[in-house]
Amino acid sequence: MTDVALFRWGLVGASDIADTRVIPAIRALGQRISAVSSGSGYHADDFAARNGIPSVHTDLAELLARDDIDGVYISSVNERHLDQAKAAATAGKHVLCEKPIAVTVSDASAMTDFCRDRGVTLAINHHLPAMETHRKIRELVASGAIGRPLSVAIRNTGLLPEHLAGWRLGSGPGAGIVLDIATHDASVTEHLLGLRPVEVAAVTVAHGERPSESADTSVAVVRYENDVIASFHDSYATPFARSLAEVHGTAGSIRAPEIMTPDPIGEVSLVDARGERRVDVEDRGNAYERTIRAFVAASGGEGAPIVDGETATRALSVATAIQTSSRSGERVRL
Ligand SMILES: NC(=O)C1=CN([C@@H]2O[C@H](COP(=O)(O)OP(=O)(O)OC[C@H]3O[C@@H](n4cnc5c(N)ncnc54)[C@H](OP(=O)(O)O)[C@@H]3O)[C@@H](O)[C@H]2O)C=CC1
Ligand SMILES: O=C1CO[C@H](CO)[C@@H](O)[C@@H]1O
Repeated sequence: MTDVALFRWGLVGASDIADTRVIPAIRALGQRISAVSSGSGYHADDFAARNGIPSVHTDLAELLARDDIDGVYISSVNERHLDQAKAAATAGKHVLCEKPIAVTVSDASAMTDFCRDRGVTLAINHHLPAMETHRKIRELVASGAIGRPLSVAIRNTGLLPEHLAGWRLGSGPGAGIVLDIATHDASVTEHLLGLRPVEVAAVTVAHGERPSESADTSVAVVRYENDVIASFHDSYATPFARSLAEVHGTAGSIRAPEIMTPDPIGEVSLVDARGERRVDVEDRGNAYERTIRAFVAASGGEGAPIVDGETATRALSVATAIQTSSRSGERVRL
């Protein structure tokens, strides 16, 4: 049995998500953070002091050469994920990488293959499938509670907080709502249905109050195996549009407001011939802790990551197909 608490981390990237979600989750599991590496020394010193991290490196190679690190958590901007993951795997460190896994499908496959060939565990921090609300819906669907699944509707909308706007609204290869949010929708839908995506048609726009060089809103239709149709409506620009996930089948529907969030909130209801009733969600837990626990156990040879490289690559392939479809006006086969 792996002792999860003995795992020692190196953080790659002094990011907001590390600060707000992942460091607290690592600490809640009793694990040690040995060092952080960042391109910006001043920012990283401040980040390390705030988070009680003993060492700072501005050279990733120095962090990876340390022998008090078992694995890295990569939370840099999206276009750096591939090179940093390859460097970590070359140094024999297990890799928990932020979503999207990479910015192109070929990069994502390259990362997955590279980590496998080097014998290190790769997990991607698509945290939503680790939520108890999502596990409960998957269980309902698999048990036949809604009959044959026919459609999914995801609304992953709200207002992008000002402090996160930076690179997301820029024109870089990792910018825009589609890589940022539609990848979550795809990771969720594959998990809920246990089916793979087949085809995509989409329209994306930048129409919010804040100037954006890349799309801030996207509406996509994704056909899954068995002709299950999903709609993904994502927006950074709608302050009062709360998130929602629905799964509709021949014998019932599941409705789950506000479950597309970092916090373990939201409700799950089942509607069928007997009427509508709330589904109990007992042990809500923390999705980041669950993701980390499964990753660390997998790196010790027990079980598997909740979202592995292959699954995250399929989620990215949906997102890049959304971009292609919106540009071309054509449906895109996966
Ligand atoms: N799974 C989830 O729930 C979420 C995942 N994410 C993902 O995590 C990754 C990081 O996102 P996010 O935390 O918003 O990114 P941030 O913008 O906070 O950080 C990204 C990088 O920007 C640099 N940076 C940030 N702040 C400063 C500063 N004040 N001065 C200088 N450099 C700075 C750092 O570079 P350096 O690498 O050099 O330190 C950092 O790694 C992305 O891949 C994103 O998609 C984000 C939010 C939620
Ligand atoms: O993954 C994510 C979850 O939510 C954020 C918005 O609040 C995103 O922008 C982020 O990258």
